Amino acid sequence: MAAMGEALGRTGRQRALLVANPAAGGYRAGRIAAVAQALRARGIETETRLTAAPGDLERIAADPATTADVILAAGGDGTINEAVAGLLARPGTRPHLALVPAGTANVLAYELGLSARPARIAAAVATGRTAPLHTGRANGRAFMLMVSAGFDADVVHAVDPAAKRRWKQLAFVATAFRRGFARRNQPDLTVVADGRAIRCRLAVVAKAIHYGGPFRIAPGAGTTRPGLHLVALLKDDPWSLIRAGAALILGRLDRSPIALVIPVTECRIDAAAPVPVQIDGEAFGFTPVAVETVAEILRVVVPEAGPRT
Ligand SMILES: Nc1ncnc2c1ncn2[C@@H]1O[C@H](COP(=O)(O)OP(=O)(O)OP(=O)(O)O)[C@@H](O)[C@H]1O
Repeated sequence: MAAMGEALGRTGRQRALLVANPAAGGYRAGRIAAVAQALRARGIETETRLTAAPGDLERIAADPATTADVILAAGGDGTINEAVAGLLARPGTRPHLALVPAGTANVLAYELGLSARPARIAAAVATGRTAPLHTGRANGRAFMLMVSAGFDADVVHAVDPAAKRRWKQLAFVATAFRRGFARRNQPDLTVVADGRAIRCRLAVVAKAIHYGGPFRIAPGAGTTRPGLHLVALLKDDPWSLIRAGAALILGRLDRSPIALVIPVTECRIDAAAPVPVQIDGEAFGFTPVAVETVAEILRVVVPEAGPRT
């Protein structure tokens, strides 16, 4: 952990740039205003911006002209992913990242033990306590939670955006049932993980411990630790998916006979025909996908209690 002033070598007032995605599931203008007000009440110079389209936050975070000490990304994991990708692409000193959870799932915020309350967010930024944020890259694209190919990515590709906004995680559950019981002609996946070949039906390369919410998919992983974990599901017929879902909810997927969970440093996922891929909960084209760890480490604002493990 490091203090913000110390990391950036500043002595004056902290400057924060709060960027909100108005299209994120939990966006409320009043809450963004409350966060800005709470930051200012702590003596932090605060500028607020709204994104106008996908890619805006990534450009803002990557721009060396963005001179704030901390960028607060307000949205869900897709929004945070943009901030992460932008910060990693940025040359020179990087602002710290802080999160204002305002999405559908907010898995990174959950994993870091972050509050959604404006006063708590401002207190954490003011205290300047940070943790290292380790990330991965898939076909050149940064991710901080996971990349996956197979059934779950198929669901992410198929979910209706309007239903997602209205029904939140229930939209994924309904789409999962629809897709799970439909006849999907997905070919097997071939994963080559650190030179070891594995044949499976669904492959998640996890950076985070948690997946889709508070569910522990890879207990040995962690966004504040280096390394990746491969979670390979060997079967994806409806009954196996129900068993895997139950094991995930109970936090026992790593002990399930239909799953293999191993630490990896790099892997490649391929199939005889293109299979849907997702990154951090957003559709990301199709296989093949090459996944690696990222050497650069970002710093993310965390509360006194520290990240969940
Ligand atoms: N102004 C905007 N209009 C439309 N889409 C945007 C805008 N700004 C960002 N986006 C895109 O919105 C998508 C969804 O955002 P995000 O994932 O943060 O919200 P969510 O889907 O509600 O949350 P979660 O990822 O937690 O499920 C992201 O891919 C992001 O690039």
